[in-house]
Amino acid sequence: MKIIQRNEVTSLKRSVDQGTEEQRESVKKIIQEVRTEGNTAVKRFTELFDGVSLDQWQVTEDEIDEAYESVDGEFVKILSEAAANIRKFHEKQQSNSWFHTSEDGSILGQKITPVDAAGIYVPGGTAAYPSSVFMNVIPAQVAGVERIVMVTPPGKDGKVPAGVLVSAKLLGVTEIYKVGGAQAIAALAYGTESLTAVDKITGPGNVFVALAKREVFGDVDIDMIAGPSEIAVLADDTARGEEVAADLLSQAEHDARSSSVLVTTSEKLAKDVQQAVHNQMETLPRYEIVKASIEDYGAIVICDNKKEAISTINEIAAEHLEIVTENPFEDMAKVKHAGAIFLGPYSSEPVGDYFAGPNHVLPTSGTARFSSPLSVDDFVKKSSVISYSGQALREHGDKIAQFARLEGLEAHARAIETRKGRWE
Ligand SMILES: NC(=O)c1ccc[n+]([C@@H]2O[C@H](COP(=O)([O-])OP(=O)(O)OC[C@H]3O[C@@H](n4cnc5c(N)ncnc54)[C@H](O)[C@@H]3O)[C@@H](O)[C@H]2O)c1
Ligand SMILES: N[C@H](CO)Cc1c[nH]c[nH+]1
Ligand SMILES: [Zn+2]
Repeated sequence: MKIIQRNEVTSLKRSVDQGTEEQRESVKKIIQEVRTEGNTAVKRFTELFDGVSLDQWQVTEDEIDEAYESVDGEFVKILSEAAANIRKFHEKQQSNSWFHTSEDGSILGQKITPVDAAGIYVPGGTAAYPSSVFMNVIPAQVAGVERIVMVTPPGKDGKVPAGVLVSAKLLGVTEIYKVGGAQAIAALAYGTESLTAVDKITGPGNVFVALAKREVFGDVDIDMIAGPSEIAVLADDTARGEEVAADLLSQAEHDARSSSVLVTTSEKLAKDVQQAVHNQMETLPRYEIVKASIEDYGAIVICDNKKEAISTINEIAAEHLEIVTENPFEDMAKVKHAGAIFLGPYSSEPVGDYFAGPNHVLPTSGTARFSSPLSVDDFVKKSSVISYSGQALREHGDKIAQFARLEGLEAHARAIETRKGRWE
């Protein structure tokens, strides 16, 4: 893991992945073909990209039950406890419709309504993500979404990993399709003979999933374009090198393009972490991914003082930020940009990935500068409510008509004035 200077940090910054020209063209073609051919195209692309031929791509009740029977009872208990924590956290995010009555009897307000149908993408590929089922489905349920559809790529055996199906069963999700990549996003956005289109698509995925979400945005809503996982650790002499290294590696193992950065004022910690990262990664099962990630996107930044370190952290605007310093809360107050902030020596990043409660679908690639974690808000929309009283129109009608004429919109003015008889 390379040690770099403060002025080299710019080289670590990444913009949202736009894919290659070839990938963008391929995604457009997949979407177009799923739109026009429906199930036939879904089947063809699943054969091509996932190497499996499926006649029935909706998961059956028997498959869900079989998955449930196959997993250890202890695992189900852990999943249930994690789900309860995640639900409790997201329930705190609920917002209510509100209405305000003025003295003239007018009522103004905001009505909150869940989307009718949400499509949840659960990544497959190189790992199984039961935790992503929870992180996407639970906020949708808390928001009150009536129809929740899950899509996830099939494995080479044509099956969905048992943990993913068990998580879905624990939450009561029954509409699940074995389809991944851009074809899954197209099916959710435009529907096929067997899958009715949804209104909102959420969930992380690889570059094909990300490009497809960008492409269908506007016809449906999406949550965000989530890039490869990232972690930044702000640490001082009070941190233990072994622990910081382990946390950096936890995100490096997601993807060869994941990034892991330590920002510190301590040269000793920098050297300890550098050594520990190299020792620990040798024994990791996903060694090849971790090695590529650490070599290409891993770095230790040594800063002269705390102020410089925090400004570096703000510049990186990481998906996950750990603060392992003498006064983590004090330092957090100065942090402006981070998707999720983990404070103190016991808040190791995986605590948030699986169990604590906050969402693990977070802004990446510096987008924490302007966006937020996936939440209940993503599954609701707001309608403005206006109930004007006669008294209010009497008082303000002329001003509204004048405003309309100022814009040259006579029909607007007359719509107001046609009620003049009522207010005179
Ligand atoms: N941010 C988060 O919360 C979070 C959580 C879990 C995973 N992730 C990320 O999600 C990503 C998962 O990626 P993945 O690839 O393992 O699984 P994935 O499910 O995103 O992608 C697999 C699909 O990609 C499609 N595909 C593969 N090669 C293709 C090609 N050449 N052309 C067109 N389509 C192709 C296939 O149809 C396959 O079904 C990782 O980057 C991981 O870090 C993020
Ligand atoms: N760290 C990932 C988000 O960047 C989420 C995840 C799922 N499973 C394990 N980790
Ligand atoms: Zn993770």
